[in-house]
Formats: sequence, structure tokens, C-alpha cells
Amino acid sequence: ELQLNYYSESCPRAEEIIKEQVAQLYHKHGNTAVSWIRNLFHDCMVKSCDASIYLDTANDQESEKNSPKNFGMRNFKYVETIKKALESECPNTVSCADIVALSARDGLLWLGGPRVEMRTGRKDSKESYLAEVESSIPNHNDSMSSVLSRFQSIGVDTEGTVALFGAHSVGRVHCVNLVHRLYPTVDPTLDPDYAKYLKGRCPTPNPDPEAVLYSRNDRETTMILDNMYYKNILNHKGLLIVDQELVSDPNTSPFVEKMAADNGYFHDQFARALVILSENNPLTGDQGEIRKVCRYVNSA
Ligand code: HEM
Ligand SMILES: [Ca+2]
Ligand SMILES: [Ca+2]
Repeated sequence: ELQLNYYSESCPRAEEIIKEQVAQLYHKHGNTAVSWIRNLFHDCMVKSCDASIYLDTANDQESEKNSPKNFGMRNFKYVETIKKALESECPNTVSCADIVALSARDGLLWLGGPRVEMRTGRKDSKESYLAEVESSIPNHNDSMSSVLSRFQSIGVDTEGTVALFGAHSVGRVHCVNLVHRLYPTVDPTLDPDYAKYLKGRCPTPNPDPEAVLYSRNDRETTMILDNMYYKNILNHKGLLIVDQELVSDPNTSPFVEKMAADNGYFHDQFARALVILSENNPLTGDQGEIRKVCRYVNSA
């Protein structure tokens, strides 16, 4: 029941307003564009693209943001900037869940990513699903077969899954997610010079989780969503164990090679898979609600 331009009658400028806000935020805080993409993954993969990720802890319901799987997520407050702009033009009309989808679509363009067409009409959840986060979002060291079957279960095939990992061509990884590959001994699947660089970024085996020690996902083109990621992992410069597994698993490695060789092909596959992810099990019609603010459900 999602459709193109769902708000054409109820709020004709809705998509324009989101685009303007994403642009303004990008110019103030460039990494908001990175966050919109990760938000889409962490929202849509958990139950539904229903903005459940945005809810704060309230009324005895603990926020999904508290899950260790959501460690490092940032810029949540800026979704309210977008929401406020929409509310001032069209109160109670545009869902936070559609902001999840459209902000990712528009953020991508600032990162040099592909143009993606997205349908709208998603409604917002009335609860958060902290308990489901653990089983829904893979771990940084899960086996590739379990990662593939997780994506398969929402309709993303192997080729699409390999493409979505290309999101790790932007942004950062904190040392807590890296040190097990560096200490006490260096993971032999890691390029030795690169390991030396990473040890410089993460000098101790037990980083304080509060400290913001991190490494860029992709040193060459940190803020561009491009196929450098695939070139890096082919050169044993993947950061997470799951990143490196894409190369060692025979189910995924042929796609890695193709994407490393052809940025246009990577972009086409990324766009295709992102749409499938963004349409996972949406609430539509009179399901859910349209929140007034994205971090709280509406009060009865
Ligand atoms: C098996 C699948 C995946 C795992 C285990 C995984 C895990 C992670 C981890 C551990 C980080 C670093 C967090 C930190 O230390 O701050 C990260 C960052 C990131 N991930 Fe993933 N990820 C996966 C798939 C995806 C997908 C499908 C997308 C989007 C399409 C995505 C988008 C991002 C982005 C944009 C960042 C950088 C965030 C930032 O800099 O703020 N990831 N991921
Ligand atoms: Ca969700
Ligand atoms: Ca890049």
C-alpha cells in the first residue's frame, strides 16, 4: 500500500521539505548524511520501517537505542529538526517512518550515492522493540551464512546484501569493535601495514567505551559512498570481521569483485537493495500512528 508521492494531496511539499532539511543539516554536520543511512538499516531491519528506532525510553518501555547493537549511532536529535519543519507546514501528516526512508534517500545524494526512488505512506509504531534488536541486527563477527539468511528473510538476496555492505564506505568504527582483531595478536587476514595504522588509532586492547576512539571506515573516500570499500576488503583492509568475510566466502566474493571493478554496478545494486530494505513490513492505512515528535508516541 506504499505509493509514490503519498503526500501529494495532504502535504504537497513534504518531500521537498525533507530534502531541504537534509541539505541544511548536511552543510552544518556532514555526518548526519551518514547517520540517515545507518538509521534506515537499524530501523527497517528490526520488525518494520516504523521509526521504532527513534523512540526514547518512556512509560516503562526501554528504547532500542540502548541495545549494544546500536552502539555508535549518532545524530538522533536532528530527526526532530526535520519533523518540526514538516509539522509547521502540515501538522500530524508526515510520519517519522517516512522521514527514515526519505532522509536516507536524500542523504545518499550528498555522499555521491545513487538516486533512489522511494514510495511513502509508512506509519509509526506505537512501541519500541528493544528485545528484537538483538536477534534482528547481525553482530560484527557473525558468520556470513547467518548474515545472508537474515537479509534473505526480508527479501534481500546475496547480491543485494553485498551491495548494502557498501554503506561501510562511509563513516566510522569505534575501537571497541576493532581491538579483538589487533590484540593480543594481529588477525592474519588483516594487511600488516593497515594493522599498524589501526593500532595507532586504537593504542590499547581495552578502550574506554566512553572515549571516542575510532577509525574511519574508508580512509581514502570517507564521505563518499563508493566502491572503494570493495577495493579495500580485497586488499585485506576491512575493519569488521563481517566485512572481511565478504571476500573469503565463495557465495559473496564474486559480487565483491564485480563491485570493486564497477562503481555504477555497485550503485545500481545498492539502490535496488535499499528500496527492498526500506519497504520491509511497513505499517500502513490505519495501523500505527503519525507521531507528533519522533522520540515519543502520541499520548492517548
Ligand atoms: C551484518 C551487517 C552489519 C553489521 C554487523 C554492521 C555493523 C556495524 C558496526 C559495528 C559499525 C560501527 C559502529 C561504531 O563503532 O560506531 C557500523 C557502522 C556503520 N554501518 Fe554497519 N553493519 C552492517 C550492515 C550495514 C548496512 C546494511 C548498512 C546500511 C545500508 C550499514 C551502515 C553503516 C554506517 C553508515 C555506519 C557508519 C556510522 C557512523 O559513522 O556514524 N551497516 N556497522
Ligand atoms: Ca523498526
Ligand atoms: Ca568511500
